[in-house]
Parts: sequence; structure tokens; C-alpha cells
Amino acid sequence: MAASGEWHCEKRPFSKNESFARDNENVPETGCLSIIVLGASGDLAKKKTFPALFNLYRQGFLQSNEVHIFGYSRTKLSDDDLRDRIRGYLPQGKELTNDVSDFLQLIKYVSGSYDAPEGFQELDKAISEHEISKNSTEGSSRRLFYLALPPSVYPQVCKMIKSYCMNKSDLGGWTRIVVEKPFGKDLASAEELSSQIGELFDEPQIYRIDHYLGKELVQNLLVLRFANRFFLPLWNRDNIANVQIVFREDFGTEGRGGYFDQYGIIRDIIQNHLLQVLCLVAMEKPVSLKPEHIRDEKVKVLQSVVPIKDEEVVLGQYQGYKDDPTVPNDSNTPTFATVIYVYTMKDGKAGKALNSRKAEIRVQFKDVPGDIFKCQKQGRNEFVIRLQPSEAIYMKLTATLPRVVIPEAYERLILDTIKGDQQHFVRRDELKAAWEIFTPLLHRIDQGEFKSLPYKPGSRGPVEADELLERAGYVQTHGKEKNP
Ligand SMILES: NC(=O)C1=CN([C@@H]2O[C@H](COP(=O)(O)OP(=O)(O)OC[C@H]3O[C@@H](n4cnc5c(N)ncnc54)[C@H](OP(=O)(O)O)[C@@H]3O)[C@@H](O)[C@H]2O)C=CC1
Ligand SMILES: O=C1O[C@H](COP(=O)(O)O)[C@@H](O)[C@H](O)[C@H]1O
Repeated sequence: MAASGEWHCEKRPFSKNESFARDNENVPETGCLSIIVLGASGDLAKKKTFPALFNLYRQGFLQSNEVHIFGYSRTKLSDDDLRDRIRGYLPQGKELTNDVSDFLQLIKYVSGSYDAPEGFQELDKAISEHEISKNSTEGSSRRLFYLALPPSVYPQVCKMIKSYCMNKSDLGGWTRIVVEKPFGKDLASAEELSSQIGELFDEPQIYRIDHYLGKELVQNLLVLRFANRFFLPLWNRDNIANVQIVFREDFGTEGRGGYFDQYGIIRDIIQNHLLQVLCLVAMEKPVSLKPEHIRDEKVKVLQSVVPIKDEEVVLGQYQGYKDDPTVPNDSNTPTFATVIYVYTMKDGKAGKALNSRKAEIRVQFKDVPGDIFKCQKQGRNEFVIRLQPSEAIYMKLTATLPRVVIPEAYERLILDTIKGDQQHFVRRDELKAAWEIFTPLLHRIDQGEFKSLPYKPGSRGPVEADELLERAGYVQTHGKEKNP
């Protein structure tokens, strides 16, 4: 159907405060907002964090009369040095020149170590000065610490923040910590990291970022599944033979071999990004869109995944990976993996469609029970086969209307942190359940007991992976590509 027909998506209004997709509980707060990027001299900060902040600034989500941005790291830099480093990664264009320079003026740099008080005391002083200058009329102290740092320093940095840089309680507001993946290397190390951070901050203050949860279509998955009647009776084991969640990149580790070799493709992509997608594909309908209700359902999915057997895994390593001087010659680290998860999917509910014929075949579905998206009056789902004019097959779906400018995943997620919405962040028990799935396999790979098969760069990966999928019941529908 998708191959031969035309798909229309009826666009629904998407209000500025995003009330369609959320419970609208997070009332936007005003007052002074300080965003502190720790590890400001690094790769993630310049490529992702500062550009995301710039785009939020341009779209009016960060007001210059409220926000100030601080970079912090050990490298000695002046404010202007940091601004010059960032400038090249911001969008270019004559029409943006003023915005770029206004944005850069919001940034101040503080240099200091990650484990000694002095730097953090200086940072606190700089933030407080900003809060005093911006709070002459209305007080608030909102502090967002973005840890664009290697996870090895998270515990000490969190200690320093807790000791020296918390928001000023007399002004109100909050302190939130955003942490980047990888959250540990296995179950034990992830739990240890969670405990160390958890001793200092409460779970509602911790935002474990997984940028796949910020992607437009990933965010749309729950709306598509639960706001469209025709998916409800179909989305179950009786109707779905299998689900493939595929990640492919057409480039190698390119200069990141040193990092990558310590982790491998399962820790880098599958245990986090793809498991999060699996959760959204497989979870039951949450009671509401409250972050905790959604995350409760995701945890149930992870806990239902049956332990992975050897015969359900194919690992690969592309030829040429070990040419990177930072990769050991005997590395067995997988750069490719196919893993079959067996998920004990529960039976779904049955539903019936209504047929209504005019000059076309139009199948209209009943309203979705439990209108958690508050969109009933937008109309029902329809499946339409138009006989004339202009033959077409199309579906009317309810979906969030993609904004004209689709924000980058990092923009959405930083904005969610400011709003205090944890829906699209990984909760501690979710993280634990995700590591439980992969830790036994990862330990065997680390100990060299599970070998990565060589495959040619530019190919589909090891042929054994296709064979595994066929054995698991996947039927090729578009003619099998030849594996070179
Ligand atoms: N880069 C990317 O595209 C992505 C990164 N991430 C994650 O984001 C985090 C930051 O990544 P990235 O910016 O690439 O990392 P970097 O290696 O660039 O490190 C960031 C900064 O941290 C400081 N630093 C580096 N190594 C150490 C160390 N051993 N001890 C103390 N400080 C150190 C350095 O600053 P200074 O010396 O000035 O203090 C450096 O500029 C990591 O957790 C990474 O896994 C996640 C997804 C994508
Ligand atoms: O987290 C990571 O993601 C990127 C891929 O992200 P995408 O948004 O470009 O799909 C991946 O290249 C990197 O290895 C990994 O650390």
C-alpha cells in the first residue's frame, strides 16, 4: 500500500505551548535562567549544545532579559576565545549576523577544575551576579547544569555543584542536571553512577539525555499509536509478525575510534537509542501523558524482554576499523550487531471500523477511547481509497503537526529540561532494566567469548545477520539486496 499509493497526513493544529502532546502541567516559569555548559571546550558542546541553545534563542524560547549562558572547563580561555570557538558551529548567513552576535554576548566563560572548590565558587559568583542584575524586579534562580563531559567526572562534578552552585533558595527556582550517555558500561557501573548522582540529587532533578527521544518522529510514535483508532486493534501479536528497528550509518568511527573501541555498537546505539524506540513501539497505552505514567509503561516493556540467547545475535566488525591508530590491533569490538529480542507482547484490544461510501471508499474509524491527547474534535481516522478523480489510497491520521522549522533533538530536550518535563528522559529504573538486557552479552563480548565477524565497509553487514533475521521469521518484501 505504501509503495503503490499516496499517503496524506491530515495536519492538526499544534499550539505554541504544545498542549496537544502534553498534559500542559509544566507552566512556563519566568525569571532568571542560567544555563551552565560544563565541558564547554569539548566536542559535544561546540557541535550540539551551543548550536541547540542558539536555535532556542532565535526561536524566542530563551529571552535575553532572562537567560545567561556560562561555559566551564579546565582549558584557559577568555569569554571571546570561547565565543570564537563556538561561532563556526552556529548557522551562517547575513540575516543571522545580529542574532549570532547577540547570542554570543550572552555567554561568559569560567575556567576551573572539576574536583576543586575554587572554580565552582567562581562559577557560583558569576551566576549569582547575573541573577542579581536580572532580578531587580522579580526574583528567581533557575540553574540548568549541562554535563558535556566524560561520565568518569560526573560524580565529582555533581558534588561540586551540590556544594557550591545550587540555586539560591531565597530566590526560589530550581537546579537541574543534564547528563549525557553513556550512563555506565554495564549494569553494575550504571547502578554505581546512578547511586553516586542519586545521593546528591533527586530523580526529578536529573535529566538523562538520549537524543533519539528528541527526534520528531520518535516523539510522534505515541500519538500515532494511541490517537488513531485503526492501530489499536492491529497493534498486537495477532497482526504484527515482527518489528525491525534499524540503525545504519554509511561512515565508520572516523576519528572516534579511541572512544568507540571502549564501548562498541551495542553500548553506543542499541542499549540506549534503539531500546528507547523499542519501548515506544511496544508499550501499552499510558494512563495519561504524565512523564511518570509514560516511563512506567516503558519500564514494563524492558522488563518483559526475554534474556538474549547466543543464537539470536550476530556481531560484525568492518574491515579497516583497526587501521585507526587509537584502536588496538586485536580489537573484537563490534561495529555491527543484529539482535533479536523476544518480547512477550500482550494481546491488544479488538475494534471495528465503520464503512461509509461516497464517490470513494472511505473507512472511518470510531473515536479513540480515552482522549489523552485532547484531539477528539479534530475528526476521526479515515482510510480512503479514492476511485475517482485521481486514484489514490490515503490515510487520515492524527499526528502532531511538525513545526515549520523542525527542531533538532537537542533543542527539544534542553527546552524540556527548562520546562521540567521528564517525559523524554531516561528514568533510573528504565536505565537499570535496559542494562539488564545487555549486560550478560556485553561481558561475554568483553571477555572475547563472542566474536565479531568481518564485513566489508559499504555492505549490508555480515550475511549471517540476514540469515538470522530470516530464521527469526522476517520475510524480505522488497527483493533482497545483494550483499557485496
Ligand atoms: N561528541 C558527541 O557527538 C557526543 C558526545 N556524547 C557524550 O557527551 C559527553 C561529552 O562528549 P565530548 O564533548 O565528545 O567529549 P570531549 O572528549 O570533547 O570532552 C569534553 C571536555 O571534557 C574535558 N575532558 C575530557 N576528558 C576529560 C577527562 N578525562 N577528565 C576530565 N575532563 C575531561 C575537556 O575539557 P577541559 O580539558 O577543557 O576541561 C573536554 O573539552 C560524553 O559523555 C560523550 O559520551 C554523546 C553523544 C554524542
Ligand atoms: O549517540 C550517538 O549517535 C550518533 C548518531 O546520531 P544521529 O542523530 O546522527 O542518528 C552516532 O553517530 C554516535 O556514534 C553515537 O554516539
